[in-house]
Amino acid sequence: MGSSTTNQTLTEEERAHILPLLRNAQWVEVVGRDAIYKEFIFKDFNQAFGFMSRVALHAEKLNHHPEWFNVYNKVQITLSTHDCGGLSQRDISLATLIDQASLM
Ligand SMILES: C[C@H](O)[C@H](O)[C@H]1CNC2=NC(N)=NC(=O)C2=N1
Repeated sequence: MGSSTTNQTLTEEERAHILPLLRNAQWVEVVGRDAIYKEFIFKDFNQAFGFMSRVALHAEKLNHHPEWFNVYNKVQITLSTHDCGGLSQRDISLATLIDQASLM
């Protein structure tokens, strides 16, 4: 999929389809901003940082980067597409990879 389609904010139709799936996976919509958020808790810092390393590799490959905050075993992630000022297909793709990376 080219950047002309992936850099557009999601349509209402796309949102109606994808947001329930994301909510099932514990992603929540950020209040007052077109973005999604999820908190990950690991056993310790080593597990958290391993997860962040896997996500970082995906982010570089996709050229799409998370806003995130880590303290010890907790990683809080917000996804939004800065280029279009809201949620795009890129955020959905990264969210899916992030969830996979959290299970490894
Ligand atoms: C120049 C570079 O391609 C852009 O700034 C990319 C990098 N990573 C990005 N990450 C996110 N989350 N949104 C963007 O719009 C974005 N744009």
